[in-house]
Amino acid sequence: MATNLYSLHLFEKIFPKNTTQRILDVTILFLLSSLLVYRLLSLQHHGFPWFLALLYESWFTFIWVIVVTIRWTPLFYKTFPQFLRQRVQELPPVDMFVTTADPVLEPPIITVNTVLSLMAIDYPANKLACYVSDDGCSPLTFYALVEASKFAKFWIPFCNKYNIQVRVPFKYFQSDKSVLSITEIVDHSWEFQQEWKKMKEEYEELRRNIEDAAKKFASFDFDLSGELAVFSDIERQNHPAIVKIICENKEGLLDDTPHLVYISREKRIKHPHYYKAGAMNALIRVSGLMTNAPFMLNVDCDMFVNDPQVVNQAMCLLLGSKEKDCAFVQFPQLYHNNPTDSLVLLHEYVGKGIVGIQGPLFQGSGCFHRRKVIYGLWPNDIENECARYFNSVNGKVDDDEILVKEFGNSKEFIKSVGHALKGKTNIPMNPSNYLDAAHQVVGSAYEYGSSWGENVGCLYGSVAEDNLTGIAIHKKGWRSGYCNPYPPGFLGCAPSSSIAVMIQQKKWSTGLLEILFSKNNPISATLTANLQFRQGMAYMWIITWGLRSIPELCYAVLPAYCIITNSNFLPKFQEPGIYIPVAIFVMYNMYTLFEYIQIGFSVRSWWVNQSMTRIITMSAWLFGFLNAVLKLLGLSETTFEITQKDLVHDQSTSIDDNNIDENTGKFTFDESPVFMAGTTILLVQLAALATCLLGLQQPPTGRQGSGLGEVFCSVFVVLCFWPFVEGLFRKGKYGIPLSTIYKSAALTSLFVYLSKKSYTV
Ligand SMILES: O=c1ccn([C@@H]2O[C@H](COP(=O)(O)OP(=O)(O)O[C@H]3O[C@H](CO)[C@@H](O)[C@H](O)[C@H]3O)[C@@H](O)[C@H]2O)c(=O)[nH]1
Ligand SMILES: [Mn+2]
Repeated sequence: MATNLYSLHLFEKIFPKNTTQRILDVTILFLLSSLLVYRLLSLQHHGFPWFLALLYESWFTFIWVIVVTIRWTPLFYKTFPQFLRQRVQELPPVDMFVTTADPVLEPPIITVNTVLSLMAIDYPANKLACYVSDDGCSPLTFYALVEASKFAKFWIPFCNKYNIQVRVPFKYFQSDKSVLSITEIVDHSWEFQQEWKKMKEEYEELRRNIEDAAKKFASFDFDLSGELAVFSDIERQNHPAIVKIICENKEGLLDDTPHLVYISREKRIKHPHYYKAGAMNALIRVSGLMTNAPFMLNVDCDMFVNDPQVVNQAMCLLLGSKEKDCAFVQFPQLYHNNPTDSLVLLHEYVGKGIVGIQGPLFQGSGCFHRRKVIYGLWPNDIENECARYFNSVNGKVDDDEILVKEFGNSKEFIKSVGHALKGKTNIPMNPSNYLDAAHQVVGSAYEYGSSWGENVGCLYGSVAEDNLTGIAIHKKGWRSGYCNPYPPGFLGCAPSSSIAVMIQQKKWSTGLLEILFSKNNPISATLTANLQFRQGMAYMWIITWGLRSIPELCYAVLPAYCIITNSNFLPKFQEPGIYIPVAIFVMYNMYTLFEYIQIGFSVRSWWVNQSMTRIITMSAWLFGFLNAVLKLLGLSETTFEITQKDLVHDQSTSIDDNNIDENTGKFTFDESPVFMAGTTILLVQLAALATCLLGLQQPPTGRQGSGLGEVFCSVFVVLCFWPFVEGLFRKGKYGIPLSTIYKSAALTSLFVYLSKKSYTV
């Protein structure tokens, strides 16, 4: 019988055939190498630009080698959640975390929707607990959650009764027609329609209440009495801990609402709080005390559950494979407001390949972790039953001191750690019994002298704490699993304005570079620990984003430099050498275009993403790089800038014209220096092209002058920066601010002056 059950596989690994892709990848690599050889051989007949081009192209070739390596063996998983209940007698508990940090940038109605979608997951309610960390320490967020918990009492039974597929209310009620159409009308008759209407009214009321409260809050008219009294006189960055249990499933009923706990960890100005990583660690400890589930799911406040089967899906991998092979299960970051976001394509481009090496990277949201792994265990700790912590004779914790040193000084928490390490699950527990201990473990000084942020929990030292934590896990030799079901398990909110995109990309590139300069960098993790070589390459590919801005920027201004100085970096059209760069250009673009079309995207989205990638690399990543350098020199601290989350697709905002055109990708600008980079690159090209058109170029100094190749490249850069061309002529938020244009014009003049000077010397 047992073997029979075991033969029901919970997942299947599928290695797609990728021969064509390999051939194309290698062909491009061959062309790139040929170009380098050609340049080297003809170096002495050419000038300085030729040498510069050789340098940059060597870098691009290096990056391409990495790309080819990590794309070599793609993999995806197919899961069979329908077998789960037969294979596993008792489903394991899961603690679910939501982080929020600012009620203005992250409106509470968004967090509320995410929390409701989690609480309504199709999984035994007594096995789920939802913990919300509020770094904003906002009474508004707390109030919204309390209101949401009242709504949840109706919402969850409604979802269960009618087996609702989309359990995030805002999306479910977005359009009357789509919901009341086809199957549900037929299936659920009059009774369903009545209940549906009632639920919709309830949700509307919830939304109105939260909106009214937000208005009162903004005008300092919010009543802080009763439960909310703890929030009076609170300073956001300097306040005691607040932990409140909003819902408690005291009897451990299968169909009650799961526990819902609100946490605002203590903040003191003199103590660093480590942004999201710090919040995650507070959540890990409080949940350890209260429910101590062996698995933890974490999502950002804007990332809701889109398929109520997500936990079952993840369990297929977590329970169906050896522990060592699945430290965590990552779901892709997909967006409900921008399905063709470049991040989505990142998975197609290199993500599938990484899944086939040591497993996907931890992406911060939509990820199921094993508690033991997050507590810093190595795969061989599992094999020897955590011998380093436990006495081999009686199996008890050998000496509390070891644990206290690592996990901090809380008796109750240490006890829970002991249980977690041994794989014991003691539920049901009543969270309310642990309120005092919970306040203690979220104290701002709790982590002092312990290993939190170093070896335990989410790691500190980078604003891309997700990648940092992920690499520390892979470095120990763990593998990770990827779950990419249809419909998508989670959907988040892509930043809808280009300003928000720039801030986010800048933050990422800084955070990723911080990893390169940390002790967890992929090079040492490969050489001295168990990070696989190709996985190390994958991490290198991603964490060097910031560095890539420099060669790319230089390469983009090279054609302009050549035109201005009447020199060349490309072979002339009559030379056979020209075929190599032309072939690379044509092949690369056709290839990426083909990849887009293959996954169902349009030619337009291909071009928009190509051009956005160029813009982001040369502006946001450049500033991310500069930030990281300043931090390295000790001149500034990096901060986690929170991405603005928009309500555009919530019915609470009317979708007016402005919102629509923002979402179709119209570029917005502000005075940030990030936009100065793009504007300058554009103006430099325009200056060069004007020089050429007006015949103002210098006569070529002995060697060949610039030609069609340089002009073509310069025009191509202008096309990539087309949103900036439009920005030059637009007004308001769609136009580049005049001050930015002036500064960029000054920089451009300087560039032209220095270029001319350099070439005459
Ligand atoms: O001091 C802070 C700052 C942020 N957050 C939360 O962290 C999450 C992510 O912040 P967001 O501004 O949305 O970051 P993004 O750049 O959009 O997020 C991606 O990149 C981050 C790393 O840079 C990861 O932490 C995220 O999980 C990942 O989705 C949000 O829920 C925030 O509320 C906190 O809890 N405390
Ligand atoms: Mn986000």
